[in-house]
Amino acid sequence: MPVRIPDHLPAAEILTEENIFVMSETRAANQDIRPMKVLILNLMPNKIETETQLLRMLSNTPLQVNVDLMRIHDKASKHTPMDHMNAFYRDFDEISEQNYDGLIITGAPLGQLDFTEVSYWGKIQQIMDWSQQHCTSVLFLCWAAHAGFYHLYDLKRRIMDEKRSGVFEHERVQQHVPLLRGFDDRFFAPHSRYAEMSLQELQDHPELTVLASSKEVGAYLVISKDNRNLFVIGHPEYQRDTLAFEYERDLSAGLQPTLPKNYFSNDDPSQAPIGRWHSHANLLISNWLNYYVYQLTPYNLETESIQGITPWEEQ
Ligand SMILES: CC(C)(COP(=O)(O)OP(=O)(O)OC[C@H]1O[C@@H](n2cnc3c(N)ncnc32)[C@H](O)[C@@H]1OP(=O)(O)O)[C@@H](O)C(=O)NCCC(=O)NCCSC(=O)CCC(=O)O
Ligand SMILES: N[C@@H](CCO)C(=O)O
Repeated sequence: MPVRIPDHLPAAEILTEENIFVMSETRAANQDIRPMKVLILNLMPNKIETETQLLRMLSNTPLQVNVDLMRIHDKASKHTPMDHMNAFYRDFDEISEQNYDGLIITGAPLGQLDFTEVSYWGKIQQIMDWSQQHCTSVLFLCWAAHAGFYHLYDLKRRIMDEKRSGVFEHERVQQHVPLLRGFDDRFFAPHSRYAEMSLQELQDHPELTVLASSKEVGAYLVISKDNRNLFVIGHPEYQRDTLAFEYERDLSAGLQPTLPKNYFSNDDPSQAPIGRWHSHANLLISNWLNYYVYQLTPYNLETESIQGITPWEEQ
């Protein structure tokens, strides 16, 4: 969270130069504080596990976050009991009149399907359009990132023959960006997907900025120039054993999956996986929640315009 210091203390200039977030007495005196409203649209096959993973990271900040869970349809879910869905999830029609400080759209196991083959493709396009008017910041994870790049920025993905599964090294390619505060120059993150984006197309897009990428798996963190949409082309929310679960699942289904890379000790699936992305994942979500949700969202979500948000570069 920001340090509050006297308006003209020399440290203010020094720390600002170092990209440390300081808040002047004036701004601090005028900052109203309230709990954040965050909506999670959960498309993942194991919804309870995904809820737990995301809530674990959202809870790791000093901010109070009120979370609503949303489902894309009210039909039975293959791996989540209906009474759980009915008890804890809302349908889009129930919340579409509300505004949220943040929206997280999860991944989905649909990377081998054309978007038009996804039964809820029309609905999720409607929700992505709605989010641009009703949510201060949207975080798109994995499949949702590919869907967002296509629907909002007309960028197409490529579906690979082999699933990209494993833990890969990334490097930050931008400096002085609030989302990357505290990041190491290089860090690890899990990927589990069939689709990939062209790094060059993302770099060339006038409305997008690539923040971090990997030599092996390409773009990972991409943000819109207006700071409203953050695309995470991976699964930082995964627990240590999630990739192992997916690998065993696909093995049992006779799908001959490739061994997740850089994951099991000595690449031996009988040995424990190495969890080396959790500090990155927690810092990523904490920075998103602080700098792109909490610091930018209007105090009165229902009466103040979300469209009037000033991107970081202009502040
Ligand atoms: C992932 C699994 C194992 C899951 O198989 P299951 O039999 O358990 O379920 P499933 O029938 O595939 O359905 C999983 C979820 O997707 C939904 N689903 C399936 N087909 C759908 C369609 N056409 N439109 C909308 N939703 C669809 C189901 O409703 C369910 O969600 P609900 O529970 O909500 O009803 C399978 O899909 C599979 O093919 N595995 C091997 C290949 C793989 O790893 N696929 C994932 C690649 S990784 C990926 O796709 C990430 C994105 C990307 O690559 O870009
Ligand atoms: N990779 C996940 C789906 C969401 O990315 C899986 O294999 O189930």
